[in-house]
Amino acid sequence: MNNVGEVINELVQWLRLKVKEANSNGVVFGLSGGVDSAVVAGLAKRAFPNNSLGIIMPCHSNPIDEEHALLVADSIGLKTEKVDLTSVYDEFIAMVPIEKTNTLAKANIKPRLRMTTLYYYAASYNYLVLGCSNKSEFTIGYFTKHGDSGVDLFPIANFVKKDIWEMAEYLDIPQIIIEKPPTAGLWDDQTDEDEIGFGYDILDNYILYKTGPENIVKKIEKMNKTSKHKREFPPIFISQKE
Ligand SMILES: Nc1ncnc2c1ncn2[C@@H]1O[C@H](COP(=O)(O)OP(=O)(O)OC[C@H]2O[C@@H]([n+]3cccc(C(=O)O)c3)[C@H](O)[C@@H]2O)[C@@H](O)[C@H]1O
Ligand SMILES: Nc1ncnc2c1ncn2[C@@H]1O[C@H](COP(=O)(O)OP(=O)(O)OP(=O)(O)O)[C@@H](O)[C@H]1O
Ligand SMILES: [Mg+2]
Repeated sequence: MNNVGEVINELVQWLRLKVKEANSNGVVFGLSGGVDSAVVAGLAKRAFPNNSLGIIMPCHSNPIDEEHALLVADSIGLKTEKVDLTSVYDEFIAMVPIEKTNTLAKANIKPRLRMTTLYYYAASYNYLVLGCSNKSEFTIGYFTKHGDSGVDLFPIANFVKKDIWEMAEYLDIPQIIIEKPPTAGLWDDQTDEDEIGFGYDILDNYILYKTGPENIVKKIEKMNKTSKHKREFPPIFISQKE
């Protein structure tokens, strides 16, 4: 990316503008210990030094995630709160007696509980909810509808993963966060690249230059098409009879 510093200044100004337009006081977001939310945290803290809040929300999560989230917060002086959603998730599953369910249906409850939590903070403090999705995930629909995508602003959704890593370096995010494999953390040992079936290098190259191995390009284009509904407002029925 050219001029990473200038882009970051532009992003900070944009966040301030959007928050002002909404008559809001600041921003809140999920702090996972991953690089996407670390970059959003760095931007938020620059934009609103006293009104940015990262929420750490374990839900049957690997304890290292929380350690990494706190490492990010300490490195930039970010205020955090911890809301452990594990027991809420367990109770919810116990209360909803669907026998014939599947792993993904259950896993997607986690980002949706996080979304609910973030909106509780947002409404209580008059903050806006920031999303941490990037363009690579967005393009192929690698996010939970109304979960991690259920937000007010998407500051980094027009930047591919490669750009996010570059922004993280510029923002002095701890190296361990930049170097670890991206994961949604929805089940043990999940990694983005294993689940997606190809690497961010290939995905980013396709998005930026429209090139790549033919079979993977086909797969990306199919994923993009079938996830279109996740990037749009739901269709509204309009009667032709009126
Ligand atoms: N054509 C259509 N028009 C309108 N709605 C449509 C639809 N097709 C499905 N749907 C609806 O969409 C639902 C499926 O979408 P969704 O619920 O999102 O579920 P789905 O796309 O199946 O799963 C989410 C994916 O995102 C990944 N993820 C999630 C969260 C965070 C991260 C991360 O990187 O951190 C990654 C996760 O590992 C998984 O691969 C269906 O149950 C249905 O309700
Ligand atoms: N345990 C968690 N606590 C708080 N927020 C979380 C947690 N897990 C996920 N999130 C939120 O969901 C978002 C999507 O997760 P995702 O894994 O795509 O991003 P990341 O963890 O920041 O970076 P990476 O993709 O490199 O792991 C996170 O950026 C964060 O805002
Ligand atoms: Mg992650």
